[in-house]
Amino acid sequence: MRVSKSFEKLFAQLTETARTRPEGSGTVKRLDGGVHTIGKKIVEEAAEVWMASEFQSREEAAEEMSQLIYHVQVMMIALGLELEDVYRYL
Ligand SMILES: N=c1c2ncn([C@@H]3O[C@H](COP(=O)(O)OP(=O)(O)OP(=O)(O)O)[C@@H](O)[C@H]3O)c2ncn1[C@@H]1O[C@H](COP(=O)(O)O)[C@@H](O)[C@H]1O
Repeated sequence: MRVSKSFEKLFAQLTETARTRPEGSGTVKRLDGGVHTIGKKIVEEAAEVWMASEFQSREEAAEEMSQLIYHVQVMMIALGLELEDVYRYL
């Protein structure tokens, strides 16, 4: 079971993963796929958030939202963005 984590903790973990490139990491694979591929995944997950929110359970919507957050963070790392670069617009 996954340990529960915050947006900041996940970002720190993914940043470290990108730096150390551990064997078998899905994140490393996604980063190597590049911005175009990561972008398509973001669009796919965003659609799944919409569908789950409108037609499925709140639980399933929450899970899709977590996946969208993950793929947005992968894109942030691919672009070299820090948390502050995004937070300044919130
Ligand atoms: N939070 C996530 C996370 N959310 C979503 N995903 C990925 O996004 C996929 C969900 O998308 P789909 O439902 O479309 O699944 P899929 O059809 O298998 O997707 P594709 O592989 O075909 O793109 C999952 O299978 C994961 O590959 C995540 N992958 C990793 N993490 C966390 O990121 C950290 C580092 O992970 P690794 O790089 O794999 O070690 C760990 O803490 C993980 O818990």
